[in-house]
Amino acid sequence: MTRHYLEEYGRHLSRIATTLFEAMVKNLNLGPKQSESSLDESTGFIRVYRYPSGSLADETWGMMEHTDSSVLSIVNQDQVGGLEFLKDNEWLLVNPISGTLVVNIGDMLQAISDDQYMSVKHRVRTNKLAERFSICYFVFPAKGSVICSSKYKPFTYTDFQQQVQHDTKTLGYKVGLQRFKLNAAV
Ligand SMILES: O=C(O)CCC(=O)C(=O)O
Ligand SMILES: [Fe+2]
Repeated sequence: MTRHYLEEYGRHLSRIATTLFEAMVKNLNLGPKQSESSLDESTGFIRVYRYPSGSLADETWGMMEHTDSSVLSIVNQDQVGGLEFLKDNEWLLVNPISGTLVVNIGDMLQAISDDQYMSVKHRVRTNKLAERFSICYFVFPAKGSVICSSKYKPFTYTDFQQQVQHDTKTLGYKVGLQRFKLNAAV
């Protein structure tokens, strides 16, 4: 039963993500090489989260601050709330609005767009009284497709992911796009 719903959910979210992506790319006037990189619906995955409530909520984050590595991420959160994003060094709450999806720009879209769209830092605060559920959809570039831009060295999503895994293992955190910046100091 659940599988059936998740499959259908995935189909709808793929359609929404592709429509949004195409509209955003069209708006950017990218060169032919850049517009070759695209999202691949077959990479889309869905995560269902349950963030427990309780006293621990005082001390722990449901999810620590991060940017998503995806092209786009689409969050369907319940009414409990707790998703926050960083804007001008200030953490702002994404107010839950029933029937509304939250769209996050991921690192891949930031690179594809030459930093015109920035991947947003976000985190999840747990709630002391209520558990929170969210269903998150993430979509990535086609396997092997090279992301070319004027700000970053050409790289594939696999290169990116390997670098993230390496940094997480050796440094304990994700460095992210900075690693691929042209003339980067890192
Ligand atoms: O649960 C949420 O609202 C966000 C989860 C998230 O940021 C992620 O999985 O990358
Ligand atoms: Fe995220």
